[in-house]
Amino acid sequence: MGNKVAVPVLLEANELMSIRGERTLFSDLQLSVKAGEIWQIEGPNGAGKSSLLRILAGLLAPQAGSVCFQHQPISEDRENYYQSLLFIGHKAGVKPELTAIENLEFYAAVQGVELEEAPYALLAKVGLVGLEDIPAQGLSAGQQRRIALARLWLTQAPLWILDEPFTALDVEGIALLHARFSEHLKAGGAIILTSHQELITEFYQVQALRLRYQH
Ligand SMILES: Nc1ncnc2c1ncn2[C@@H]1O[C@H](COP(=O)(O)OP(=O)(O)OP(=O)(O)O)[C@@H](O)[C@H]1O
Repeated sequence: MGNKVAVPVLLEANELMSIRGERTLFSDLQLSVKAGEIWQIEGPNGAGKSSLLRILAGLLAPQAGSVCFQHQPISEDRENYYQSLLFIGHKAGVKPELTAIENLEFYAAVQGVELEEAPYALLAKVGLVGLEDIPAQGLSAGQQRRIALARLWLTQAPLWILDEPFTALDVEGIALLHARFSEHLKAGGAIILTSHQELITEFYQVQALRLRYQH
């Protein structure tokens, strides 16, 4: 019998509590995300999904508990964490005055990566050919989200935290994203995301964490 190789845990949250305003969004929350896993945070509006993602990304402090990346508290080694994390918030994060190509060049520069393929090839991948020279503010919500999501083809970060990545995407855009997620998971990456839609795909199995609205 061969030895089973243990799948490494990338991210672990222990006993998390978040209070915003007067309301406790969640307490004693545990989450363990292994390489190759995709987790969907579910729950009604206001349940605390975005707050949880921001805590996991180190952008919001929890009232209690800890988040560890590769067994290291993220508060102790932010630099390493931010090199290993791609966070895309629910706002597209696109610079409105820059064209699609300029936005891609900007992402590449910020992430310190060379654009391996010509930016045009990357834009073709995300279905933006013909729109490359228009400032992003002149594009539709879905087209702007496609620019933002092009970062998924640029990054080498093993952990992706994505707030509502499917918002405003059409059927073809959704299929493209599933395919990219699948590649990332097969390569040993992990994804934590929120989505109000059920993720239906033959490519991978989704783990779910459901938050309830606490009054
Ligand atoms: N910057 C903020 N300051 C104070 N309270 C906030 C802030 N952002 C969100 N909240 C509160 O935290 C609660 C949870 O918000 P959050 O955005 O995490 O929910 P959500 O589950 O992502 O909701 P949705 O499905 O509508 O996106 C809400 O009651 C909201 O009013």
